[in-house]
Amino acid sequence: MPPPNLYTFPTPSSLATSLRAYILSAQNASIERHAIFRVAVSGGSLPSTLADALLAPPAEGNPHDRVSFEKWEIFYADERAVPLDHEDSNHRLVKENLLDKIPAEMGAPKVFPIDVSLLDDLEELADAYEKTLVASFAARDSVRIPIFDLILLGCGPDGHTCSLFPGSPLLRESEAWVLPISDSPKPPPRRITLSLPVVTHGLKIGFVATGAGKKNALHRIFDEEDAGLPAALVNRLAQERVTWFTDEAAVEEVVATKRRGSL
Ligand SMILES: O=C(O)[C@H](O)[C@@H](O)[C@H](O)[C@H](O)COP(=O)(O)O
Repeated sequence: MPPPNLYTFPTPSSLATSLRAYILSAQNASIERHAIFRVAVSGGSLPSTLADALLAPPAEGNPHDRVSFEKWEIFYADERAVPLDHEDSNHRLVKENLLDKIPAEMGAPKVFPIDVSLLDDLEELADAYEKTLVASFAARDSVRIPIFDLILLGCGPDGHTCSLFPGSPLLRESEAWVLPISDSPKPPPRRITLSLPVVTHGLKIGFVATGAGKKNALHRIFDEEDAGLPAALVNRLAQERVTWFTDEAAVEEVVATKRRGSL
C-alpha cells in the first residue's frame, strides 16, 4: 500500500493553493458520486488556513476550481464543550474565519455545531453529536460507520489529532463514533471528538501542520512511525488516503526523501 503523502510548501500561500486543489478534487468527486460533500474539520490554526484556501478567487477558465458550498455539509472533527460564541469554540473559529465571509454567490454550506443545551453532560453531548451523524449518514447510506468524504485535521506538538491524545484510552474505542473527553491535556479540558475508526475511515484525510513546534512530532510520525502518537496511527491505518500539508519548519527533522514539493 502506498504510504501517506507528505507535501512541503515554501510559503503559506503556496500551501493554501495546493490545499484548495486537494479539497476541490475531493469535492468534485464526492458531488459526482453522491451529490453531496461531507467534511469534518478540526480547530486550532486550520480554520484560518482553510479560509485562505477556499475564499481565494477561482482560477479563470477552470470549471473544476469552483467551491460548491451549497453541496457541503460541515461537521466538527472535535469540539470544545463551550458555548458557540465562546473564544475556545471551534465552531466560532470556523464561523468567523470562513462561514461569515462566504459571499452569497458561492452558496451556503449546511453546518452541524454541537447541541449547547447539553454542555453540562459530556456523554450526552457526544451521544447527541453521534445522532447528528446518524441522521446525516445512515439516512442516506445505512452505514455501520460514517465515511466522510474528507476529514481535515491539525496535529499538535505531542502528535495528537482531533482531541485524541497520546496514551488516551479513547484510542482503543472501536464502537462509538463520537467520544467525550474531560481531561484534555490541551485546554480547555472538556471536549468531544470523532473516534479513531471514524477518522481512519475517511475517504481522504488531510493534515495541515506548520511551524517549528511540529518538527519533533513529524519526525516521530514519519521517520519512527511511533504508534504512540495518534497522528501516526492515522497514517498507519489510512496510508495513502492521508495527505499532509506542511512547511519547511515543520519537516526540518523528517528524512528528506519522504517529502514532496507539490501536489
Ligand atoms: O480543537 C483542537 O484543539 C484541535 O482540533 C486540535 O487537534 C488541533 O487541530 C491541533 O492541536 C493543532 O492545532 P494548531 O493547528 O493550532 O497547532
